Amino acid sequence: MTQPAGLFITFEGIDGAGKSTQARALAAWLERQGREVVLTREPGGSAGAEEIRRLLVEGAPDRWSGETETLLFTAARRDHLERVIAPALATGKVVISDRFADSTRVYQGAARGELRAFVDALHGLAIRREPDLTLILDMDPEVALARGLARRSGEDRFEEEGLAFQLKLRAGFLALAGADPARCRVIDAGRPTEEITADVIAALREGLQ
Ligand SMILES: Nc1ncnc2c1ncn2[C@@H]1O[C@H](COP(=O)(O)OP(=O)(O)OP(=O)(O)O)[C@@H](O)[C@H]1O
Ligand SMILES: Cc1cn([C@H]2C[C@H](O)[C@@H](COP(=O)(O)O)O2)c(=O)[nH]c1=O
Repeated sequence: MTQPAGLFITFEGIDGAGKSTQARALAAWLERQGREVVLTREPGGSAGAEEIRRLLVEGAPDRWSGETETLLFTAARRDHLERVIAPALATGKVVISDRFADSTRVYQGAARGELRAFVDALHGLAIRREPDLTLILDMDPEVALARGLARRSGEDRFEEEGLAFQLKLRAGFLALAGADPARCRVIDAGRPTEEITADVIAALREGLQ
């Protein structure tokens, strides 16, 4: 049997938009279609990147400068790409990642300071890979924050930053989608889970045609 082509799909959006929920739902649907799926996340997704994740998400919001934070996210991504994403794609699997480089573009590049040129330069040196399809889950940050507050562990230094920060992030993700419409689809995430999943599957079908 011929091996299917690998497919790299990412979910992006503000904190609490439902990325993990939709990534799991899409993985289950793809498996029912007979595809082998690797469901992964950033920061993290490989053993080394999970170690770097702990450095990133724990501690005070000002623990790292924007530049250091960008270097750490990029180092984690390089390990994730080398050890998990690229090998899976090379063997015909579908890789679904809960966040990837767009999160760095938006969180470090726009919302935490004007570091976009630094972020892009590092991406060009160390990553040089874009997803085949990016699903941007878009919703009102107040609703997303309320979802997050209901389940928060208190360990995530990014979620400490409140509504104004989430509004900047939302605008950043929408701007990215506008700049790369061939890769990115914006999906209204302020609806029941099943409706969002139906749109995610439709976006994938449309993106593959
Ligand atoms: N469509 C939905 N309607 C209501 N609640 C939802 C919906 N989707 C997800 N949730 C709930 O909202 C919370 C956040 O969802 P989830 O973890 O999938 O979001 P996330 O975008 O991955 O979050 P984070 O960025 O913080 O990791 C969870 O408690 C989840 O059960
Ligand atoms: C990949 C990536 C992530 N972040 C931020 C976004 C989140 O607030 C935290 C942890 O991610 P999770 O979705 O809650 O698991 O990290 C970031 O600032 N830059 C990035 O590149």
